[in-house]
Amino acid sequence: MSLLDVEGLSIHFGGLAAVTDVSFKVEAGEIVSIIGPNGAGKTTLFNMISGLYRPSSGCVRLNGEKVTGLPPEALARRGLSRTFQNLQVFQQMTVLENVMAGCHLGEKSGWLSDLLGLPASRRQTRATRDRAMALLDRLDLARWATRPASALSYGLLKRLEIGRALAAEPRLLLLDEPAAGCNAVETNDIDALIVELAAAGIGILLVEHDMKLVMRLSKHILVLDRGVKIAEGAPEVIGRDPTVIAAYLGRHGQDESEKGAASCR
Ligand SMILES: Nc1ncnc2c1ncn2[C@@H]1O[C@H](COP(=O)(O)OP(=O)(O)OP(=O)(O)O)[C@@H](O)[C@H]1O
Repeated sequence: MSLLDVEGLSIHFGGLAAVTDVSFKVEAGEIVSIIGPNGAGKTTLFNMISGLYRPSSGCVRLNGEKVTGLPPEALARRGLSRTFQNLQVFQQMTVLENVMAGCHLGEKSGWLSDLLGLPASRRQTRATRDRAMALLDRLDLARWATRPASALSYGLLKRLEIGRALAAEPRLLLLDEPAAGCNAVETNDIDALIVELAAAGIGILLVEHDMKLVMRLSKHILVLDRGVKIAEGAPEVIGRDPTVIAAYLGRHGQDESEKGAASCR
């Protein structure tokens, strides 16, 4: 039984087949990447797996349980968290509050019971705060805990978003372009963090345009083009696959990875 088992997932928007019959698996502690040109269907696939879009057909299993179409909160309680391509951090809340919001996603009770201020809830809030602080410490963000998220640099915001997703204590983490817009140092930090999380047993599903990062980190790569899986395999295999080179790592892809490499220097 795999941590994540995606079987024949498809979705169409009107006449557009955005994703067609995509299948793959992610095991605990494994880093699997999805690559493909702009508009290939990567984020749409993420949106179906994480419960934001209901697939037209196909099935998603988490730890053997069929979870297709369950809302994100229900998936969070079952161990699936994600980040977004465009940051979804609450800018006016403090860094600590952002991570605490993530903790609540993984819990059965939430903000409402906190608002009621019941003693059990107050105890839980303290425990949540402690857990969030420990996580900020681990992510090297503790010194920012009481500052509003809006005070953070872009790279730190990307890190905070990963922190918020981790607060729900996921077994599977979906990262949508975690290094986009980051400088070389920030990208290296994200790289090291992803390796550390996988080593701790978390399954990682990654969408990323930075080919160097993808090739370095991934155990397995899935290539999408116009919503269809055109190749999959180990990084060495994908890097040499003529179909992939034609569709993605050809002119357009090379331009992108060179741009990525240049921004890393
Ligand atoms: N809610 C939606 N309604 C209609 N079309 C959509 C919707 N979401 C995605 N699409 C379309 O599905 C296709 C795949 O888009 P998607 O954002 O998944 O691509 P992507 O591979 O993530 O691209 P990028 O690398 O640019 O982020 C695109 O043609 C997009 O316009």
